Amino acid sequence: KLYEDVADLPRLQYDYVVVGGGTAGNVVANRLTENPDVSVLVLEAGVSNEGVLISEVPFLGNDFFASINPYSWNYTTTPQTGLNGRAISYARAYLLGGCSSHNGMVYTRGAQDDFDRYANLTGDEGWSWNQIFPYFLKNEKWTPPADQHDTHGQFNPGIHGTAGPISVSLSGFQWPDFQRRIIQTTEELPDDFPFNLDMNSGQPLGVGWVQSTIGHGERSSSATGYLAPDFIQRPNLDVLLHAQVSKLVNVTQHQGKPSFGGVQFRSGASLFVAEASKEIILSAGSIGTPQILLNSGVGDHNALHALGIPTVLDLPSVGQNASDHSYFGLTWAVNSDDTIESITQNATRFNEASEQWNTSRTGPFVFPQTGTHAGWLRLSQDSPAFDVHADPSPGPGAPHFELLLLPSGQDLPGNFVTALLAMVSPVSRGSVTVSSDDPFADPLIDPGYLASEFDAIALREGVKLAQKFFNASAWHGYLGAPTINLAAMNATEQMATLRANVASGSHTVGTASMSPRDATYGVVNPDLTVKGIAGLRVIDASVLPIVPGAHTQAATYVVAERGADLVKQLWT
Ligand SMILES: Cc1cc2nc3c(=O)[nH]c(=O)nc-3n(C[C@H](O)[C@H](O)[C@H](O)COP(=O)(O)OP(=O)(O)OC[C@H]3O[C@@H](n4cnc5c(N)ncnc54)[C@H](O)[C@@H]3O)c2cc1C
Repeated sequence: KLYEDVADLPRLQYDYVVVGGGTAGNVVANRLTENPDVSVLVLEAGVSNEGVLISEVPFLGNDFFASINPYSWNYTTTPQTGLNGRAISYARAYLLGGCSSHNGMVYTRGAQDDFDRYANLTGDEGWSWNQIFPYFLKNEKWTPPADQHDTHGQFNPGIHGTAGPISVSLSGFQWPDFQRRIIQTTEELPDDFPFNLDMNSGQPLGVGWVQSTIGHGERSSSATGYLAPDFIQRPNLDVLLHAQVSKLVNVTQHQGKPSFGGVQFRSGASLFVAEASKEIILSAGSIGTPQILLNSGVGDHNALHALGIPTVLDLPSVGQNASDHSYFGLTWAVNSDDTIESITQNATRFNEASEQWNTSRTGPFVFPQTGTHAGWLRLSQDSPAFDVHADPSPGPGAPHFELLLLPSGQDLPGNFVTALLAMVSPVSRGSVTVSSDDPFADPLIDPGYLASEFDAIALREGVKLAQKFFNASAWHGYLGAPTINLAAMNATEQMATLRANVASGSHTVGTASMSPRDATYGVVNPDLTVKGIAGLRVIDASVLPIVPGAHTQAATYVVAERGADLVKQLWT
């Protein structure tokens, strides 16, 4: 059952307490409560996702990032050395479903090479592509698009799940002129931009149709999927909202290891403690999870000591090793009104679209304003980026770049198209740390954007690829002037422009990274138990050692699905 007020909660003792009702946390809660003899409490700091229109309507998803809003933690990064000292906005969801309730809905699994590298880095074949693949299917319910268009040749039905909780579909609204030119470009420049029927096969390289976590015209999130009415009504599952966890408390020794007996959380103005008889599971995400560990005295002893936080376990890797994607948008004016602006800048069409969505869940409002197609591309082998660093990608089948193709200029007056270029195999690493012993103070978030020279040079190389794409004759007569004329700049000016404009990819992972069981670094073992602590696991995006070359929700879902199985294996 879903609770808004701690006073209504029937008890404070459960078998499992899951911290964070986000993308991963709700998967874990759902899977563990499949056994009616097991009780689970989920503590979520944020608000309900119910009735939040900008979460439900794919087209309105961008409103989450427009300004400070009640559904976000509204973080800002530390000043980024790679971005000329800029501190930039850093979105994290503050509502049930976590980032799956407010993200861009792009559904990408990553490359086979990404997961095979996770298996190598952890020493656990269970994280390899072949062994993880069934979890992608378990998570997914392939769904026809809202406009019921013929999807033949736009995806490979053989690699998708049909019975999972999360709906995935191709776009239910079309931008025919723009889309036709993209496909034409893949035919015109097949060496650089080959058409890829399905980027979710484990072999993502090329350009293909974007798949999104949308079903029947609405966002599909871990809240709508894994906490759907059938599940949230289970008598053994309680979810408490407005419950911000401060730290883990009541330390005892268990078989020579420290163990936390309780989870302290704030509800209203008061503090409470929930107890877990079997395990506490941290699913607070790549920012929340290391913050809670550090608040609880699990982290680098010297740093904790300096802040007056008593050390429970000296685990220096907590909060370190953050990796993320950095994004840069290249935008061109276009000689067409078949772009998103035809709706966002026309009140009549906007209201019609809203009405259409309200009555039939069809029309422009089912389109997530992220992209119609994505390209997953590699640096050329003689790229100057390799002069400063060896190739950081996990293998030849994995990308260095993403090129997300969008028929919009994002808020500029007029009609535009944008190539959102992301550097998806970064060398840079950052951190999430705490600055005081106040567990409710905002953490220090340093994703390290473009901190490595390799990432900056590679991103500049990626700009050339984006320009090459739009130089194809398919775009002649359509494309106008770029809003930033990078082609007219020298290399130094281009680099300065990138550093002045790069935005967060919001795909941070690695802050509670997995490592082999006997490693002296890392935060969790390959079974996601916290090293050196009894009865504590982390199950969320923070355990991935390196950011995959993909948007990260699908990877988070499979971490959670396998994580839940690992918990079940121990306790049954
Ligand atoms: C703006 C944005 C856009 C994105 N777009 C895409 C996309 O298009 N496609 C894609 O695949 N991925 C996307 N991602 C990334 C993806 O959504 C995340 O990687 C993934 O959802 C992370 O899941 P998680 O379970 O680790 O964390 P989250 O989903 O963030 O869940 C953590 C939960 O814990 C709660 N929490 C945190 N601290 C506490 C505390 N102290 N006490 C109680 N509760 C707490 C949070 O409120 C949250 O609900 C995007 C992310 C963002 C931020």
